[in-house]
Amino acid sequence: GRAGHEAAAGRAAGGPGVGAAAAPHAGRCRGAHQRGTRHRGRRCLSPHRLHLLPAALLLLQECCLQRHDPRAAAALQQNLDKKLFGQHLVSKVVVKAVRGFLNNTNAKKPLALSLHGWTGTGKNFVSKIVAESIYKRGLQSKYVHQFVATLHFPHAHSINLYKDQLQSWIRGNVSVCPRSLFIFDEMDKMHAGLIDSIKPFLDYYELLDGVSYRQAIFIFLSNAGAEKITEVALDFWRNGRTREDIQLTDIQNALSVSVFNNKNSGFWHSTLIDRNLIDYFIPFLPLEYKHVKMCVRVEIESRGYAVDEDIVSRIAEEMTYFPREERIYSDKGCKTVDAKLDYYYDF
Ligand SMILES: Nc1ncnc2c1ncn2[C@@H]1O[C@H](COP(=O)(O)OP(=O)(O)OP(=O)(O)O)[C@@H](O)[C@H]1O
Repeated sequence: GRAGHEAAAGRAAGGPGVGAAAAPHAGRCRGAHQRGTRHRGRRCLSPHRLHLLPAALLLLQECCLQRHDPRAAAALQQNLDKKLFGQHLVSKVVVKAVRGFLNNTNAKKPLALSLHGWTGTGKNFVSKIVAESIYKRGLQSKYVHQFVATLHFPHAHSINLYKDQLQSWIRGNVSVCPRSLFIFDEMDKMHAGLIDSIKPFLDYYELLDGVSYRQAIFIFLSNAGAEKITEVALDFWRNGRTREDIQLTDIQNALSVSVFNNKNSGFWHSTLIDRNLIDYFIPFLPLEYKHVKMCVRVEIESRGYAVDEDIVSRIAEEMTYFPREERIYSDKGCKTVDAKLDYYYDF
């Protein structure tokens, strides 16, 4: 799920840098008639400067979300129902968590979601859909910040620098827009010290140095616990039970213990879990042959071609599946489907 990395790299140019944090994005209103104060629940800053901007430019300005628009939660549900395949647990929990949080005017802590699962099962995809439900521009929004451990924090010897930069980036952006969204990809490759440095922001403080983080949303993505999730799914399959019978409780306890005990995942060192700072563990099930076919169809349609079921089956069959005997789950989920399609169509 490396989609959007370039955007992330561009936005956090030079890392979530000191300079950038010193001048975080200012939210401004759309349209001069809004007088630069509030509009549709969005906070708009620097009203005295509005007259300096041409009207056309003002129309393009994005505002920080202030009050929740109930249509956003409905859109989130619809998008997940329509676009996300084979993840009944994810849709249910994500919608509940995000809707509940956005509606809560008295949240005691920021929302922290931890998305776990096999590669290519939709973790980045879901983060993108959540971002789009809050901000129209989704991952491109100036209030949405995406970090990829190996891209933004690659050197262990620079951890202290990264810590300072990350903290001032979060502080700077939340002071400008309390409803900021931070997405951390590859959490299992993130240095424990860096995870610890985010900890204060996730806690129950009313204010930290005059800033409240209680409206912010943090989404953490990792492959940690994927084996455990697969074990549960496989157990159901071997017992002839349907995938949709899997309940959150079947996975959740095993998952939090396995993530916590896994020495290779950054979480192990950290006190995020220990201190109950993660609100929801969200398991992504491994995708089956039929889900891969659904992804292929979407990809063909998105390129403007009519769906040819022959090609759909051929591409799905080209993917590799595990366990070796039963060959049920796609090794790469729906990843690489688009690259395989290039072979069949002359673009
Ligand atoms: N469950 C799914 N339903 C629909 N499409 C999916 C699903 N899972 C993956 N895809 C498609 O495959 C692409 C790659 O998936 P994504 O990047 O979300 O995987 P990931 O779980 O983040 O993987 P990784 O752990 O490797 O980062 C998505 O952009 C989407 O097009």
